[in-house]
Amino acid sequence: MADTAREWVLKAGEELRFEVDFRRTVSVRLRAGHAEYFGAELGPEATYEFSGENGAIFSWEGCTLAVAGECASAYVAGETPMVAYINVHMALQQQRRRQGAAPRVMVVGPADCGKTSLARLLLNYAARQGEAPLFVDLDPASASVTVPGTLSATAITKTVDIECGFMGHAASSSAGPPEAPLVWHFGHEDPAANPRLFCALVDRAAAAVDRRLAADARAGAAGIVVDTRGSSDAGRDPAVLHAIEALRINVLAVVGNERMYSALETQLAGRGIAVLRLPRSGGAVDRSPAFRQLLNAKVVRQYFYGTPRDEAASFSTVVNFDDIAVLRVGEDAVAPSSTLPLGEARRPAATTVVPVALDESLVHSILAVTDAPRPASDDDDATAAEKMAVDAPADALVGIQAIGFVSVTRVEMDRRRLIVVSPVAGRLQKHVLLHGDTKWMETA
Ligand SMILES: Nc1ncnc2c1ncn2[C@@H]1O[C@H](COP(=O)(O)OP(=O)(O)OP(=O)(O)O)[C@@H](O)[C@H]1O
Repeated sequence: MADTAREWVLKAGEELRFEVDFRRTVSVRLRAGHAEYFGAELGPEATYEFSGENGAIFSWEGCTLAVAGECASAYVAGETPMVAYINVHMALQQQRRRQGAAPRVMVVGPADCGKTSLARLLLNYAARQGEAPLFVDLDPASASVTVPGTLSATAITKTVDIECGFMGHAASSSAGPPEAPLVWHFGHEDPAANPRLFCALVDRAAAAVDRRLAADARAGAAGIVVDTRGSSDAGRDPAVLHAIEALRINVLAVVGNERMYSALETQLAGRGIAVLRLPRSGGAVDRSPAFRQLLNAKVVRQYFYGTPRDEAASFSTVVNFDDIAVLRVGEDAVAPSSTLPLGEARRPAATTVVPVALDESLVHSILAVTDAPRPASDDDDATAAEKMAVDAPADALVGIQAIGFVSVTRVEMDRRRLIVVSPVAGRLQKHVLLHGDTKWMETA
């Protein structure tokens, strides 16, 4: 495509599918008619920019779009699953109007089948009708709301930002505590890396969701929409099955896999869960590991530096080794049983809290900042992390909410300090940080 704007005319029920490289930016403008991006309406005068993105602009009535910039691919598709998707939305709206039956929807299916896109569409359609559902993101591989390696719950009170997705939503709502997303640090991209910890976090998220639905009448009536990590056999996936139970799911949308649908329908029969079979969109594309890596790097960059539309300042902060405890939940590094005090059982490794050595290996790590109280100081030589790991009951740290994240840019061993990037100015006020596998290398 040439750099000058190209006009695309969509007939009713068609969508423009496009892929934009990470090194390019494409801008889209609605010239005539109505169009939407995963359920969020395009404004008539606005220009939307996309970079490193695959997506589709759909029109129920037909529209004209002007697209400027170079797409890796762009084509108009007439066959879409949108009628099936809007039928689900209408059924959910009916359920919302019946007293005491707020929908608790979970979307499952294989990788790249369009689960997040469907969740976003259902949330957007609900928001456009004045509903305020919660979006529960249980996909730590491609966290939508904050950095990868996390689970989160976000109140969707307006349609999700067309350019920045849920990240834009979280950024614009972070001013008001009731709207700020609740985030739990898992530290891995795959629930199977530590299934017990993952399930413990889902339990915490479920309890927080229940509290939120009880406290906020609008959210209580609108219910929840849960996104999950791609699973080739959700019926046997312990993370999925646990989440269905913990979040008391009553609508399960199975996208793009007949066998998975029929297995789940049989398995969940008689449990009051409506299991829906939904087609995969022909536009949902398989993303390579390299593409996902770039996508996650973009998400982390947005966390620290804001979105292109809403740039934020980030701050380089010095953190002294003696002021912090960096801990990891769930490690094999437990002492052999023979070294435990007599009569004391070994704690299961999955939720054991262990101190992390403060050394160069921390460079590029993303650390979750928590609200855990500082370990009491005494006069022995133990580091804060060691005291914390020994003193704090694991329960206090497993499932604690992340109140933010910092990225380690440098470790100065001689001066016993870390240099971190933080979206918040000033000294780090909180001192217990959680470490996981999430890394990010800042590039210019
Ligand atoms: N109709 C469509 N046209 C073009 N692109 C689409 C369409 N639907 C989804 N996509 C894109 O396809 C990719 C995969 O979709 P999505 O992220 O929704 O899948 P997913 O099942 O949630 O993936 P996973 O759980 O494996 O991360 C995304 O880049 C998304 O924007």
